[in-house]
Formats: sequence, structure tokens, C-alpha cells
Amino acid sequence: MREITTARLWRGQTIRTRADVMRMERLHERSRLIRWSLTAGWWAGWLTVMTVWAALYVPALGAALTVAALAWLALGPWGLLVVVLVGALVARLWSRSSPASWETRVVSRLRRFVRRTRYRWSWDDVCAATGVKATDASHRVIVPRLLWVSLGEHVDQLHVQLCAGVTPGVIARQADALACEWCALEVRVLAHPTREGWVLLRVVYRDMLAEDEDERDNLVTPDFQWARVGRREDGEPWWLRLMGTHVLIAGLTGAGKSGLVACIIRALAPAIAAGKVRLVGVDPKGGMEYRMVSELFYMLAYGDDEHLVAALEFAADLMRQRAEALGGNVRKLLARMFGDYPLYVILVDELLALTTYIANRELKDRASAAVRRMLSQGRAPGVVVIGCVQDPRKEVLSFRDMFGYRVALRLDSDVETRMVLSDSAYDRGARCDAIPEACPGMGFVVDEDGGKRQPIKVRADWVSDAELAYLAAEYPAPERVDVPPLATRAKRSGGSTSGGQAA
Ligand SMILES: Nc1ncnc2c1ncn2[C@@H]1O[C@H](COP(=O)(O)OP(=O)(O)OP(=O)(O)O)[C@@H](O)[C@H]1O
Repeated sequence: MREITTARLWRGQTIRTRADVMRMERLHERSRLIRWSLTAGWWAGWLTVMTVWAALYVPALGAALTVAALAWLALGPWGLLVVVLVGALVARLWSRSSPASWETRVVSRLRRFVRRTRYRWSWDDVCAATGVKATDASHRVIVPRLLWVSLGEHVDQLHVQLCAGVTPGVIARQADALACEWCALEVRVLAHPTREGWVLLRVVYRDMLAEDEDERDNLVTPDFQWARVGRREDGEPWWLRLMGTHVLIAGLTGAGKSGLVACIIRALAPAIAAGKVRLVGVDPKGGMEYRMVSELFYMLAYGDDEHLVAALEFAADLMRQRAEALGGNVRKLLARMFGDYPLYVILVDELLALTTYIANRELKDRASAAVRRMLSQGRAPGVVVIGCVQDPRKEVLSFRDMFGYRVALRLDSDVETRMVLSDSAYDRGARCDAIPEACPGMGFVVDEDGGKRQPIKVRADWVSDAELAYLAAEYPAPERVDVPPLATRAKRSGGSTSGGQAA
């Protein structure tokens, strides 16, 4: 008979073997006295180790315990009582007089110590209970190995080495069960930044994105590759990719699409005033969204359908004109970018209203063709489309892959999230359907994070109407043109627009 070998299954940790079970049975057969002594000895050892560890982890507690022990040895129980009473008084005074340092030096460290102990203590049983386990050829139960725990203030990261038979998807499916067990808000499974065959479990206890943030920087990288529009769940700034791609923003009504667009406008405002960036706005909602800051726009279309389609065609022609002018030499274009060639940002509010809901068939086809033309030439730098959609359905799906950067805000269902981001993003925790209504601007993006593409929770900054009005007054566009009439353009076979020659 072929010999069964398990020598290759070196990953993971064995938590039960047949020998274990038999040993337990033998133990139960022994006398009660032996069992109790063994249990008491085990607990005494464990408590000693944990007390020393806690004393080292929380130095203030360590100091208090040392003084208490010395007082007991030197003065007996009364000395211990006096030290305990004085210690309680000092703790009370400290927490009252300096709550911040009390929180960081004592409470927070104690909380983290308890969390670390709980992960280690319960890991095997939690994995086995939730089905994050495998059985090898010798019927041994194996669970992934918890190798390292990085504790944060509100978010912990568990570095887990997978074992044969347990994939990231298996853990992701049990994320809710893990979150329940650890009393966390959510558990998300991320690819490990440095090691293959490992995963990072992000255990979130407090959603900082649901809270207001006062400190904001108005930033955009000098090459306009990235615009800072908010913050990420790990406290880092959220940089939205701008150049060399197109951006899709999907979200239900009130999810914060316009808020996010306002953040982008805010980041670009100084460059608009300097003539390095030109905004073209296409607003099917009659100008509700963009008219308030119309001074910032190079061209703004918000009238009837013809007006909107004319603006789209104008924008679509820009790419072709640039490519023709430079003979397709993208390097040359990049070198002269922001000098002779400003960056065009085409903001389209409610993309579907243009490509699907327009009643006139010819206009609808022209709008669709213009949008497709713009999106398909996405690699040509210098013209960026930022499109918003409320309802990510099949029509949008046909464009989806042309948007290199997609933001999914609050959505109705898992299906919509899968449509906007991807199947794997939803499975890895991009739960846009679970975003509360009270948190507009919150969503998920799939971003390069440590070299791996994975969903990251983000929240856009809040830009008030007053701030927008200030930006419009302070940073008006140096040049503004009207939307060219559609009829004129329809007769043309191509070429420059009547509203202004594209640089
Ligand atoms: N980042 C944010 N933080 C706090 N509040 C926000 C944020 N973004 C938007 N809001 C608020 O949420 C509400 C809805 O936002 P917004 O108008 O941007 O949603 P929308 O997705 O554009 O909706 P619609 O599709 O109906 O236009 C507004 O009152 C806005 O002030």
C-alpha cells in the first residue's frame, strides 16, 4: 500500500490529531485529583506569564504592580492595601487632569493588550468553528497560522500564513463570523504586501471615515497624476488618479458623487486659474451641480440635449486634434503639457442621462459615440473624463473597463458593486451596499496598495457651498468659451470647433 506522507504540508498549524483525542480520553480516565492539579498548574503558569507580559506592555501597570509587590513583601497586607488605595487615587487624578495621556498610556495600551491576547487565545478555535480549516491525509485538522499581529488604535492587522486547502476566499466568506467573534465592526481580507501565500486580516473596531475630519490639505501632485480628495480607512490621504486615465464615480442619489467632484474641483482650482487645467462641464441636470461655480469652467453645457451633445463632441474632438497636431507623439505632448497644452478635465454629471435617456435617437447615438471616442483614447494624455452614474447597469458596464479608476460609493446591492468594481473586490470586502446613508462620500476604490490591487475604503472630504463660492471668486478660469452649436458641427467632417480652438 502506498505510504501516506504529510511532510509537504509544512504550512498551517495542526490543532487536533487522533493522538490528542486519545490523550484527552486517557486524561479523563485519571483521578479527579490529578486532573484538578494539572488544570490548576496550567492556569497558574498562564496567569504568571500573562501578568509579566501585561506589566511589560503597559509600563504604568508594571510600575504599579512592582510597587504593590514590594510593599507586600516589606510591610505585609496592610502595606499592600495602602499602595492599592494610593494607586487608585493617583489613577483617578491622572485620568481627570490629563485624559489624553491617560488614554494613550494606560487605557489604549490595555485595550490593545486584551485584543492581542484574544486573537492568540481564540485563533485555533475561531478558525475551526468558522470553517477556516483543512484536514490532511492523516485526518489532522489544520488551520492557517497567525504569525504576527500589528495593533493600531482602531484597526488591527493580522498577518496570517495560509495552509493547504484554505484560500483568501475561504476566509473572506467567514469575515462576518470573525468580526462577530472579535466584537469588531468588520473584518476584511487583503493580499499581503510582501509575501505570497499569506493574507492580511484587517480588523476594524472604529470607522474613522464615519467621523468628521477638520484637517484638510488642498493638494494635487505637480504633474496632475493624483489629486488628494479625502482620506482612506488607514488614515492616509486618498489620492485619486487623474492623469492618463478616466474616472467613473458610481453611487445612489445622495451617495456623494457631486461632493467628490467638488473635491476634485477644489484640488484643481489653483491650476485652473493658472491656465494649466481647463474644465469642461456637461450637466444634464440643468446646471444644478456646476452652475454655482461656472467661473471655474472653460466650457459649461447645461441646456437642452443638443447643447449637451455639442459639448461632448467638442471634448471628443480635442483628443483627435491633439493626436493629429503631435503626430501621435505622446512623449512630446507630455513634455509640453501645461505649457502649450493644458489638461482638459471633462466632468459629465449623470452619464446615463446622455447615453441612454435622451429621447432623440440620433442625438443619443451621437452622445454615445462621443463618450466612447473619449474613453477609448484614454491612454492619450491631456484629456480626462470624469463620469458620474447613479445606476450602474448594463449600459454602464459596456463602458466600465474604459474607466481606469472607478469609485463605488453607496450602492443598492452586491450586484451593482460587482458591476462597478469587480467580483473579487466585493468578495474581498468592498461592501458598498452596507455603507450607511448617514455617510455620504464614503465608498471603495480598487487601488495599488503595496503593489497589490485591492479594495480600500475611502471617504471624500466635505466641501461646503461657501468654500466652492470662494474658489469660484478666487480662481476663475482665465479663458471661457461657449458651447459650439450642434448643427454647424454636424455638417462638418471634423476639425476645430466654433467655440474655441483646442490647444
Ligand atoms: N464627503 C461628504 N461629507 C459629508 N457630507 C457630504 C459629503 N459629500 C456629500 N455630502 C452631503 O450629502 C448630500 C448628498 O450629496 P451629493 O449631492 O454629492 O450626492 P449625489 O450622489 O451627487 O446625489 P444626486 O445623484 O442626487 O445628485 C449633500 O447634502 C451633501 O452636502
